[in-house]
Amino acid sequence: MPSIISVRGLRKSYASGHIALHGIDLDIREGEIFALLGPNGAGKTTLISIICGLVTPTAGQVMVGGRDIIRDYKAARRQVGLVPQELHNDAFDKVLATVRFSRGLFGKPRDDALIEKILHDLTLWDKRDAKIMELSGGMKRRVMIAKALAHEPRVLFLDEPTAGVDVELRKDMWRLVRGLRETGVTIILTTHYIEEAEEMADRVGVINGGRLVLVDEKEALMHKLGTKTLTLHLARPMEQLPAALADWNLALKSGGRDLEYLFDARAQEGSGVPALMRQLEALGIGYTDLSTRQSSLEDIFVSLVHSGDIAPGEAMAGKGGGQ
Ligand SMILES: Nc1ncnc2c1ncn2[C@@H]1O[C@H](COP(=O)(O)OP(=O)(O)OP(=O)(O)O)[C@@H](O)[C@H]1O
Repeated sequence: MPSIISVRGLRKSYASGHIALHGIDLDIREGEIFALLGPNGAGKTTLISIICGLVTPTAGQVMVGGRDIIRDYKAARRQVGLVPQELHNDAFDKVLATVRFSRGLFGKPRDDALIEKILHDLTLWDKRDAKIMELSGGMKRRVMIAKALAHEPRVLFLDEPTAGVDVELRKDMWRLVRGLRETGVTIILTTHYIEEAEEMADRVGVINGGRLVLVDEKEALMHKLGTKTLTLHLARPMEQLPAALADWNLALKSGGRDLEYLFDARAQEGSGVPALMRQLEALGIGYTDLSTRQSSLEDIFVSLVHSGDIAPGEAMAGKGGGQ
């Protein structure tokens, strides 16, 4: 698949001296949904702002649809739509007028049929004469998307599209974004919600401290999610693992009170759990409780963010949790 965006050696240091991006290389494929994950301050907004021509890079090159964002700014910018986190200025504007105006900003000729279609697609047509300030939060987000689509961009950036929205609206937004992809638009979204990346993305990139620490197919990551952890709360804490258990993928945790077994839940030969239980019984190792946990993209993410660039395979052993 050809790249619609190509980023090479991209660096950004702000006037404060802070280096927000340390040499990013990234290709976005035409027609994909790419999720950019990262904690606060990782550099997500800086990266998308540079690609959208809002922030000047310190070094490196960005091409959008074959156009250089510096040398060929207008042509590159026209291909991009940006859905920011919040609408700032148009509280008193009416929906139809503000969306139509957004198209005009890019020098595109008026096209009422297109704007009507966009408003219908986003179930905003009935609200076309409402003032933005009168709309619910979900409707406002739809207006932002409509505005970003009004000039028919090939790439749509969604900055935290579902931050602070309820679960139902989030699902609704996901449906909407998938629908957009079906029309051929390439979509790049930044998100704090791992669930969102799992649900939506074709590929996932993780950025931390201004560096891309992982770019992978979501499916490949999901395959790695086959890993599970079985935790046995031991009846008697252990100081070290008996030699007889050396061949098992085991680790003592919580000061020797918990025994963790990491296994591939999809392995052809089975999980090994029954055999492990038999062996523990034979060794007289008792437990008072047990639980299993499916590793997730969140585990990979949290491990990467906390410990730098490590192989996803190792990251699977990480503990889940929020950011
Ligand atoms: N105009 C600026 N001047 C100086 N430093 C800045 C500026 N904008 C951003 N930064 C710094 O650059 C780093 C990256 O910020 P950026 O906004 O790109 O992160 P982010 O991943 O989008 O974070 P968030 O998830 O909180 O939006 C942060 O340390 C931030 O403080």
